[in-house]
Amino acid sequence: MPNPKLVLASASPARRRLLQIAGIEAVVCPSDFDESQVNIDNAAELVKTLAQRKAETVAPQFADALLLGCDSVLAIAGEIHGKPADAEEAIARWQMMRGKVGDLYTGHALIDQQQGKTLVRSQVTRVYFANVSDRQIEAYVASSEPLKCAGCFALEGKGGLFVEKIEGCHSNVIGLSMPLLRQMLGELGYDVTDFWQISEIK
Ligand SMILES: Nc1nc2c(ncn2[C@H]2C[C@H](O)[C@@H](COP(=O)(O)OP(=O)(O)OP(=O)(O)O)O2)c(=O)[nH]1
Repeated sequence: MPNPKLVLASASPARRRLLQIAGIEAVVCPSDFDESQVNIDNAAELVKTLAQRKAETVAPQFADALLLGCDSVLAIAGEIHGKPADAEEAIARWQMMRGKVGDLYTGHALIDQQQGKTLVRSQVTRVYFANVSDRQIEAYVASSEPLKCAGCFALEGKGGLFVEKIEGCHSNVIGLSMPLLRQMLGELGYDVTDFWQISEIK
């Protein structure tokens, strides 16, 4: 049985890029799942549920495919945050986050429609934020980068200047834990190298 087609049920350019640079061929089909339908106050359970719902929403369009859904949030100071609504919220978020430690959770759902199996896992990475100045916060938010990110920063972008260190998986912060994806594919009986684009192998 040939490997199933991998479908990324996400609009996230960061997730798409992570798969692309790892040479993993995927069809991209964002879900239109309304995340506000889900109200769970545990970060790990929230991201697992949302990741699964996103993958399930797209699955009917791709018979026999392998659907990958993801969701990321930042848990900090007792609250769970997704993407900031606007620049004002992003500024307030950074004024709260600076100098603190937060946990970036990403949920991963893999639905294997050939085998009729679903795996859902979450991964957490601890993030230590720098004690940035108001001027740095305003300049960073004005760049618009943080507005596209749960956690209000892009680790591999300008936001990396304002993260002192992380403890745990780097790609998990960006939105898709690549080692966890390898493990989950393995649990389903696949080798991640089998998903390398043919052009990568030559
Ligand atoms: N480039 C980058 N993006 C990040 C980072 N941290 C979080 N993000 C992005 C990845 C996701 O696009 C977004 C998390 O929001 P969601 O999990 O709801 O995904 P999003 O709404 O973007 O797309 P989706 O719901 O999957 O269609 O934040 C980072 O360090 N770097």
